[in-house]
Amino acid sequence: FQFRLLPQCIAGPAHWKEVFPVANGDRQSPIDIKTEETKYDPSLRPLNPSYDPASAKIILNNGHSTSVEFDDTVNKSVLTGGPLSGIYRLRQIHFHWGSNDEAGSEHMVDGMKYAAELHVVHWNAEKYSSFVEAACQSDGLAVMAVFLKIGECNPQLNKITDRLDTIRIKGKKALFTNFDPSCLLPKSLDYWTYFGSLTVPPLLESVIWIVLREPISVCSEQLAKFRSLLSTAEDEVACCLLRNFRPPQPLRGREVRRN
Ligand SMILES: COc1ccc(C[C@@]2(O)NC(=S)NC2=O)c(OC)c1
Ligand SMILES: [Zn+2]
Repeated sequence: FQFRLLPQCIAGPAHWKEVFPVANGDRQSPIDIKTEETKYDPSLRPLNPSYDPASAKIILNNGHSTSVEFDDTVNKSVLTGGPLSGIYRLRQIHFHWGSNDEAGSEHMVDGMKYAAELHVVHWNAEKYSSFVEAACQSDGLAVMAVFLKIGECNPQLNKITDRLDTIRIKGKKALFTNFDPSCLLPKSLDYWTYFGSLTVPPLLESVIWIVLREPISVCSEQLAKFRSLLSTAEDEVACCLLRNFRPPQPLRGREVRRN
């Protein structure tokens, strides 16, 4: 079965460069964060997430992940501070996981993978007029990554995992409001930050990554619910979304700073 007949999302990450040359770029994500090589930067400010639960709109299965989409037509839910200059508006959150609890995160820390990873996606609404425009600019997106570590069940995460059975099929969406994603952030907002990219095609190199150093907890039963999502639509042979993380990419001389 010729690769080129397969849409990229089915042909694994190893083939993406054949259709998206930027996959071999010099600011690709994720990366393996070697903590000894990170550099303390006193100019980095505290992160200041400020989210309005009324911004949450829908929960969606797009075939690659499950996401909660927010109303980003006004500055109601924003991220400021940290390495950012200006106001970045919350667009959506989504998750990455693996086929077992031993792997699933996209970023690694000293060669270690967590069970899963949450991405909180924002766009530079001060400089650009839409998410799509911002996604093509080097300072267009700011993504906060939160590691999920196997342990206690996370009651806040149940707000999402309890709804996954209503969006099992690719393309399904459901109303999802009155949700403040701050409930999924750890106590400490200490972070590492570096310049990178989206981790799924088109792999655009437009992301200021902010990786929180403290993980939140998740239990096996909750992760199992993510794996029961389907990457296929109604009229296709059912295929479970067992894993959706991209392996780490070359650092290409980039610096990883910490606050
Ligand atoms: C063009 O707009 C896009 C394209 C892909 C993604 C998904 C992803 O590649 N980006 C991150 S971050 N993780 C991912 O899996 C996206 O996420 C907001 C936005
Ligand atoms: Zn992601």
